[in-house]
Amino acid sequence: MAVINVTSEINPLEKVLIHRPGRELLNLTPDTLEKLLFDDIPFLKRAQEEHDAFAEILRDEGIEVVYLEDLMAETLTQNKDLRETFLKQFITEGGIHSPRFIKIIYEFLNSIEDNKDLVLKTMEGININELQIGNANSLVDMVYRENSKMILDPMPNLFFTRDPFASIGNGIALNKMYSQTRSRETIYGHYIFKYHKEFKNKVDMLYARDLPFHIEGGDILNINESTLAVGISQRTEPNAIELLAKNIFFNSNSKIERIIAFDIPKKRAFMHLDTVLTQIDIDKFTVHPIILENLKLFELTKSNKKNELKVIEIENELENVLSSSLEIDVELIPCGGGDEIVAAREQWSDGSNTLCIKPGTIIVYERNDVTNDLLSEKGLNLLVMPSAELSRGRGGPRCMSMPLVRENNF
Ligand SMILES: NC(=[NH2+])NCCC[C@H](N)C(=O)O
Repeated sequence: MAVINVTSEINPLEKVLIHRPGRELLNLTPDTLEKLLFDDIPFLKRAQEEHDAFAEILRDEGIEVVYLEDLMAETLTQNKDLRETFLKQFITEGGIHSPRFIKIIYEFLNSIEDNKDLVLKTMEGININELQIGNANSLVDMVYRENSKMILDPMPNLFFTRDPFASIGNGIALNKMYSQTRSRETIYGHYIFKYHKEFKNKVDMLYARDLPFHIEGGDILNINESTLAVGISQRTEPNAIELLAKNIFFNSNSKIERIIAFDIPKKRAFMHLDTVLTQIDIDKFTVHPIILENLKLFELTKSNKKNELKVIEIENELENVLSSSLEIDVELIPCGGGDEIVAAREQWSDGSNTLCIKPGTIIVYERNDVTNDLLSEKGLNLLVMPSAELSRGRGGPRCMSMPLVRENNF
């Protein structure tokens, strides 16, 4: 089987990419929460325990779990010459432009011998007080001296591995992120998919991190071999969907023939399509009822003209569109059972962001008990994980996982 193989949201999951939240969470402060896209500071020890419980559930189901930090460390070990390029790219993209500081930070990071420790340190961020900046008489030195300040920001959103890259069929979209604060996350994907022995020359790259328009993996849902759904959201621009469509249709071996674009409200609570809609069984989806009110759907296919797209607005209800794509009568199960307050509360903590690991079996956050009871009543098999701390980052089990391989036939 291909190294990347994901043609649905529900086929049995075989291999998944995750990241264990690390010391990057310790560098969140009240003043930086908004910029770093968090709503509170999680208690790291508990967040790690919760995340370990998540990984355990996956392993108990026979799924191979790989960690972003391990893949990146292996990439550096396999390709010794990449260390310098990676570090320099990482430092300059982190906003450091003074040659003296580039050198100081480069030497600081490069002195970390073990590749995994090095990768974890890049994720954690660097406080100015960890560096030996000497006594040079420059303004920068005088201002920075003795202060505690992050000279390279942490990347606390890395445990949402769904967003920086997305599997589509046998390919990967390496995304251009919406926010500056998440843009360096895709550097790891660039090196892993290009240079790691397991992936090198084996993956169709369907989007690139240096394209001008932003798109994130939380908006990308594989409906089946031939249909892809993509959200137009706070995080994903229509221009990016057109570029992705052109790459898929005209520059790749992808079997996707049709992309359905979902125009959802542009706000933080619904930042990605997967915060309001996820497939959980061959004929069932969870949905946040509020999006059904003004949802606009568009279809992108190849036009008759060479290298051009045909775009039309779909004049039909979501339920019918999904039913005809999947060739089965689809049921939409409302988050919170339809009560407005419960729906808003449980959606905020990712009640509709479940990870389906085989048809009808889903991983859910424990705290969303109204939605969970409803899903159980509907016959779903729930694997429940603790969620007090992880949910403070506004992502659920789907956001915390990037499937690499799902079975084709089962
Ligand atoms: N696929 C998702 N829904 N991811 C959620 C990401 C949450 C993260 N704090 C952000 O704002 O970017």
